[in-house]
Amino acid sequence: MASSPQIIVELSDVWFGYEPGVPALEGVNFKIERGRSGCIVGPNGGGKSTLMRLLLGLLTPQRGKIRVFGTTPVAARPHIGYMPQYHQLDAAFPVTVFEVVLMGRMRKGFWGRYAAADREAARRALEEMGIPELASRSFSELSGGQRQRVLIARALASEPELLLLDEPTANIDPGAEEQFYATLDVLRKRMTVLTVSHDLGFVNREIDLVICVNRRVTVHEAAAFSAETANEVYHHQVNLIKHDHACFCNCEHRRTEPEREDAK
Ligand SMILES: Nc1ncnc2c1ncn2[C@@H]1O[C@H](COP(=O)(O)OP(=O)(O)OP(=O)(O)O)[C@@H](O)[C@H]1O
Repeated sequence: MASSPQIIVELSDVWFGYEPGVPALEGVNFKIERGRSGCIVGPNGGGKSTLMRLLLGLLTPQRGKIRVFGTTPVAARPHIGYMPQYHQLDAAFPVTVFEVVLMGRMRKGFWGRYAAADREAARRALEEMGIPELASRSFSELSGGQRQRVLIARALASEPELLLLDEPTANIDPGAEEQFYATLDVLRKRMTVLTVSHDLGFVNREIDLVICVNRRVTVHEAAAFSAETANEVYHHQVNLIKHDHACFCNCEHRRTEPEREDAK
């Protein structure tokens, strides 16, 4: 599959707009090497979800080139796990947790039955997320935090090398959020994880890169990302606050409690 396996994602002069003459993303250039993970941040309407859709091959750039594992996003899709935004899912859909996770094994042109290997991968993913006991429960009965874990399990069932999470901490309580951070620390050791987050507190020292999206894209080493850089991206003052992770910037918030977490 991969002609250049050390580069997981590479975008060269990528332009995309939903309407002619109105770019949602313009002149995007960056690459992510194997072993590195990043957080995608930026204001509302900045183009974060659009960037995710381009990486998944759901949208095609009007100009420029995207390579994922050295091939096209569509060809790379079997190696990409994706968790969409919470509100894009119909929680009332009458399926069990196990069925939801099995959907992660669906392949293009797949109409038959799942193989034993598919069921095994789904079981492993549920175990990894610490929720094997939920397998036969109805998805609609679960709490927000449980649903979030099920949806990450679904993304993991495809045994991805690249995991894309679109606002995974939206709509979950602080306890579930902390569990999520711990899970993410484990996953990042074996795959590239790109996470869209509105919460600049999400950017912690475990994350390698901060990918700032506001029509244009700039990529920063997380360790060097500062409040000034964030202000430039958001075009207004934002506070860089941690939860109980250390603050990534060299400011007085380092290892202190948050006063305000809103980065919008
Ligand atoms: N399907 C669509 N049709 C037309 N315009 C769209 C569509 N989806 C997004 N846009 C526009 O493209 C721009 C980027 O939107 P996008 O959803 O990628 O931003 P975002 O950073 O993910 O925003 P948010 O943080 O609010 O989720 C916005 O101006 C948005 O209005």
